[in-house]
Amino acid sequence: MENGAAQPVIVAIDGPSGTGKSSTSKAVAGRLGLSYLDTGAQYRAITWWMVNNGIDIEDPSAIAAVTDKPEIVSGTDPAHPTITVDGVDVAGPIRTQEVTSKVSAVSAVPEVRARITELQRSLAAAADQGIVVEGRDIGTTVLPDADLKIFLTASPEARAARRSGELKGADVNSTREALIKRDAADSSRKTSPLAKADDAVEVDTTALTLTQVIECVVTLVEEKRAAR
Ligand SMILES: Nc1ncnc2c1ncn2[C@@H]1O[C@H](COP(=O)(O)OP(=O)(O)O)[C@@H](O)[C@H]1O
Ligand SMILES: Nc1ccn([C@H]2C[C@H](O)[C@@H](COP(=O)(O)OP(=O)(O)O)O2)c(=O)n1
Repeated sequence: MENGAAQPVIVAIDGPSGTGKSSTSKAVAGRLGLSYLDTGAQYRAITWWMVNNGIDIEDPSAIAAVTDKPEIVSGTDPAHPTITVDGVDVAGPIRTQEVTSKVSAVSAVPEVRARITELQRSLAAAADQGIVVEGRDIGTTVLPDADLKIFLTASPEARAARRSGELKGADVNSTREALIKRDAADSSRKTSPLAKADDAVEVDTTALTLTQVIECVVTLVEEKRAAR
């Protein structure tokens, strides 16, 4: 339906680390001419700022007190996603082991979630054609009225193998343990934990290629658009 196709479409993709959220979301957004937002990068960016400014990560009230200080800007072109903090490109520094090990603690602080959630909603509202937003709580909390919600899963072994491939030969067992620990922290926090929304479509990517996952999600978006 032509009118339906012209309306912005909002797609929420959630799931634990290494399930393919970023690669899938970027490709789907690129294929369909939508914007793309990596919400994990935003939580990593605020964590990077906290670490850089000597904030005690173990102290939620210290984190809450400075939550509004950094200016975090996300570029939403899927061909060239960007993330800056106070004008500094932090795309590289937010992927360090140090930030990865601290991001769950920072992102569990309610004031941090409130601030980042507001940023995410305003970026989604500004996307003329629509947007693919990936994270942990997009379908449940950030965009509960999304047109399509996907929850990606994969076995811890598959996820660890994918991540260690990226980290240039990092030990698979320690990568697997670190992933499981982060999943547990993200799933057990009080404020908007990692969870599948009741109306999300669950896709187990363990035995699928990335191309198959992308095809599956593109088909689901097209079906939603056609049904409007
Ligand atoms: N279905 C898949 N099969 C094999 N490798 C995959 C698949 N999906 C993603 N990958 C690879 O796994 C790694 C992690 O994917 P990524 O999209 O960053 O996951 P997430 O955003 O969920 O953490 C990347 O190197 C990506 O190319
Ligand atoms: N919507 C989101 C997205 C990420 N987070 C937190 C929890 C995650 O462990 C970190 C990092 O997310 P990110 O998607 O970059 O992690 P991976 O690339 O999957 O390893 O941020 C969150 O709390 N809520």
